[in-house]
Amino acid sequence: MGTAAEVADKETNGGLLDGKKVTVVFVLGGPGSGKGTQCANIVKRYGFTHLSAGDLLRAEIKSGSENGKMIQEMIKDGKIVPSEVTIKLLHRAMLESGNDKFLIDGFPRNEENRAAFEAVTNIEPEFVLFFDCPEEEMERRILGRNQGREDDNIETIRKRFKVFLDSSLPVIKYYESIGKVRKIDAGKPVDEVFESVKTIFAKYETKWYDTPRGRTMMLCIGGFMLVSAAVALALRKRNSR
Ligand SMILES: Nc1ncnc2c1ncn2[C@@H]1O[C@H](COP(=O)(O)OP(=O)(O)O)[C@@H](O)[C@H]1O
Ligand SMILES: Nc1ccn([C@H]2C[C@H](O)[C@@H](COP(=O)(O)OP(=O)(O)O)O2)c(=O)n1
Repeated sequence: MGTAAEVADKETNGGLLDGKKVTVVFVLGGPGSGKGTQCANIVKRYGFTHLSAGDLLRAEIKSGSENGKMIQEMIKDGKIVPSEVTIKLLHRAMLESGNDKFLIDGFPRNEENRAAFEAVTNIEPEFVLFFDCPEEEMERRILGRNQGREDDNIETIRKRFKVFLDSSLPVIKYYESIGKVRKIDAGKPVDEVFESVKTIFAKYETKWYDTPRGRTMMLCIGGFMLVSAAVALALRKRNSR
């Protein structure tokens, strides 16, 4: 695994994702709107790789990297970490996954995130999945989340709601203006929210032969057919003698 700095070098030297064509869906919504919960469902059913900007930043804090302290302070205060830090982490995770379909969750969270990602990666999202949820419901969910997060306290939650309204909603509005937003009523129970998600992701349904097990089965069937053909040919030759 390379450090963020090594990835930065690769960016300058080798170009992003080496020109590989990727599908990116941005997953946005207020804190506690259920982004992570639904991303887990999408991963299982549609074979995307889930990259949570928040999770990557928290892992960076844990790794004890030189940026860790700064990231920790910003998250504790409900602020948005500078784009270059988050983009390097996202880019590294994309390279390491080996997949070509990504759910980028909690990013871009402000105009700086959006513009920098586009400028650095040249990647346009297929669409933006927006979880629209009432604030009281999000607050209830976060307070019941119990993940021991330093920012899941009422004071920081209120700051995060303000940052969402002031900085993240304008990004969603921008994508709305270019017809890329798919809005979901996220105030409903998990299963109902996923029903709405499914209607949007229908075209990404993984075919059985596209799964690792499916590919192995196809190889076995192909091998079996080849062997059968060879045996039939050998028998025919012997009988014609
Ligand atoms: N539709 C839902 N109804 C009720 N609780 C939910 C729903 N979706 C998620 N939750 C719960 O709410 C909390 C926040 O959800 P999470 O997926 O972590 O949100 P986000 O990633 O948007 O911050 C979690 O404890 C999760 O189990
Ligand atoms: N693009 C991002 C995403 C998250 N962060 C920071 C700031 C956010 O308040 C925290 C937590 O984000 P995360 O997406 O994990 O969680 P919530 O949606 O707020 O519940 O991480 C960031 O600085 N930049």
